[in-house]
Amino acid sequence: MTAATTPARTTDGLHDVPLLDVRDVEVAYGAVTAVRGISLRVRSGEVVALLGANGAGKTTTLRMISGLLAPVRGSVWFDGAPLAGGPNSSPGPNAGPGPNAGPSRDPGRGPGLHRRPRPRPRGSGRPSSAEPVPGRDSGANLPVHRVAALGISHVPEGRRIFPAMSVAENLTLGSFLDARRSREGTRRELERVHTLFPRLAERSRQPAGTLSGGEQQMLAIGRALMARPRLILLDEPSLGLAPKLVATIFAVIREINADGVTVLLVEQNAAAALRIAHRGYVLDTGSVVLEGTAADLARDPRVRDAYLGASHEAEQAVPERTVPEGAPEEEVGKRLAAETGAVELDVEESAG
Ligand SMILES: Nc1ncnc2c1ncn2[C@@H]1O[C@H](COP(=O)(O)OP(=O)(O)OP(=O)(O)O)[C@@H](O)[C@H]1O
Repeated sequence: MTAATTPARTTDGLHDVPLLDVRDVEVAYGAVTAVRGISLRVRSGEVVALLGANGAGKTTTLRMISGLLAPVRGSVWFDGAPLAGGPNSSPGPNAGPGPNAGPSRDPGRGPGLHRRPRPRPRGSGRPSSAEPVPGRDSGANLPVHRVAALGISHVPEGRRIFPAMSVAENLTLGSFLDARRSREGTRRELERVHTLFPRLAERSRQPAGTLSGGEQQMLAIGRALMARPRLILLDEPSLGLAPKLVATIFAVIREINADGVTVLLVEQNAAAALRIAHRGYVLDTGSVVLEGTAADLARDPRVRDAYLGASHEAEQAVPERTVPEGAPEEEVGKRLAAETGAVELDVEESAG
């Protein structure tokens, strides 16, 4: 039947069924609880931004989705199948649609921003047996390679390329998980990555460790794309890059998404992330505190104050124009120099 094979589409053209469904997940490192019962959904075709201050739990969330960490409780579903979930994680009757339920009516919970209530503190009713369990050792937890084989590629913070191997070898490694891939398929994927990142084609034989920071980020993203993922998890792709390169990386993310890859993006650069995202979640000390469309989040004063601070302040710091329209150029220069404290240089004098 067509209804079963063609997922419903929303008015924004995106599929209405979550590709990734994270339900009430808690993750801990030993005694440190890093993620406290978060739920989030990513629909096929979306770019979803995960924002939050340092230590909010963004990286932990990505590591849990890709199979590097096991949740203590809650579950993760990908395209309707379980990826992870502790022994007590099966969704209860009130926990939303099951994995085989029809198209959800409510993946992003409608328009507008939604404030999330704080979760119960640890120990308030949870069984004491749910102690931190690092590693995927319980329930339906799939190991990293099986998660990757299902179509989830993770580009970790810090890139993690193989420095002694060439750029080409690093890229080819990315396609190893796809056992059915033909040589021709790998070649096509490589061409696609080279089109996105011409610099990688130029540096093909160079050891990856000799690439610049920006080029290494391109390589990390390119390697993830070689696996032909359906969902790509990007952790701080703009970290440490010069503004021009940041723009390049974000333009490429947009292009990857336009090519049909769904994106879950962790970013400190909230302004840039919200420009390319459809929706976003804001994490604070391990909990989702705010969610909504990227446009609503970018307008929200709480987001502006906490995460768009620099650009917001910069906007406000721009001095009002005090030089009348049509004033002679030297007048403009003098006024600006006086306002900003800049020293005016006479070009001819200084050159001599
Ligand atoms: N390996 C670890 N062992 C113990 N605690 C950890 C470990 N990794 C992270 N944490 C803690 O878990 C919490 C969440 O960390 P996480 O790296 O997920 O945050 P984040 O939002 O990605 O922050 P950042 O933007 O700084 O990377 C922090 O309090 C951190 O100190």
